[in-house]
Amino acid sequence: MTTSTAFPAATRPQFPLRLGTRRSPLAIAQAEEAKARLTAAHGWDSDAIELVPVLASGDRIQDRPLAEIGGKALWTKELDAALLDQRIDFAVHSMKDVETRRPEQITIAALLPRADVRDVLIGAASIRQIPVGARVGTSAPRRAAQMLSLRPDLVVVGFRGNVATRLAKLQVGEADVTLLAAAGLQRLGQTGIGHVLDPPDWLPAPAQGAIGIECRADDDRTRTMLAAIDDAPTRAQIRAERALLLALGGTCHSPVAAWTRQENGGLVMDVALFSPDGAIRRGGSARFATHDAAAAAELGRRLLTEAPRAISAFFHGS
Ligand SMILES: NCc1[nH]cc(CCC(=O)O)c1CC(=O)O
Repeated sequence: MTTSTAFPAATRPQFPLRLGTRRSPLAIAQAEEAKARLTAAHGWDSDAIELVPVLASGDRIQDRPLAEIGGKALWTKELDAALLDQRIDFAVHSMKDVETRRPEQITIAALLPRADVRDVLIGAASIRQIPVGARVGTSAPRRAAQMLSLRPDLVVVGFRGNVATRLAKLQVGEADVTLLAAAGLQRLGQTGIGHVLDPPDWLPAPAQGAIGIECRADDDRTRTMLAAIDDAPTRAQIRAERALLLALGGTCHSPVAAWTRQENGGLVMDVALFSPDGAIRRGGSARFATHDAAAAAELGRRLLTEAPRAISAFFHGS
């Protein structure tokens, strides 16, 4: 049986705690990582936390580009409802897929230590070595625009589905190359494939590689339990990157890239905004104190103010 001495009896959690997750293999791997960190931090047995798979609309609708489905919260809506209905106690998310504006009743209570933030190129050894005119399979506006900004000769083809589906599509020749997050591949144990693309030449998505755990804002017991595994450096980076996105009015469907790292006791952030066809790129960089997320927002607003219409039309700013 699971016992806990970390909480006074009155606030001791009710076991098993219900951890909500999407159903994709990557989501399940991330949920297992969150569960392992929580049970280790609190000295619990593995039966203290039960995974509760929830079907997200983004997973259900596979045949159309996400931007076209248009609805926001494609990855979070159903897990939010499960949280608010108390069917689960907390939910695990890829922070890259979590909208910048969240319901007031929900809080990001823990961020796991950030994994590799980089993208991986599959199908060619480097961007330069992709054959002229080749097809790039991606449905991410940031990846499409960034690739076209470097290689305007390439052709982007839509490429949705989970990691395994995309690799299978590449295998059968639906595209010549594709791009995936190194973090996702690592979590799925697929480490041997592709070539990592290093920043600043190729920039990742805001919040890429970060796993967040959310709970109800008024659930103090769960918040305390989750706070025990919160990673401060990751929180500082994600706070800055989400402040940037919020200032841009950007979403995970916007052609924006950001790379943040700790340097000399502060944060350094590189940002690039693209026109969707990649023809125009505006980059900028800022150095600021670790907790100064407002400086990241300021960088975003400055880039947007200076950007031509081909870029600014795709952001609405704040
Ligand atoms: N949009 C899907 C998605 N959301 C998070 C990841 C990877 C894991 C991460 O970035 O934390 C992926 C797959 C991918 O982009 O290759």
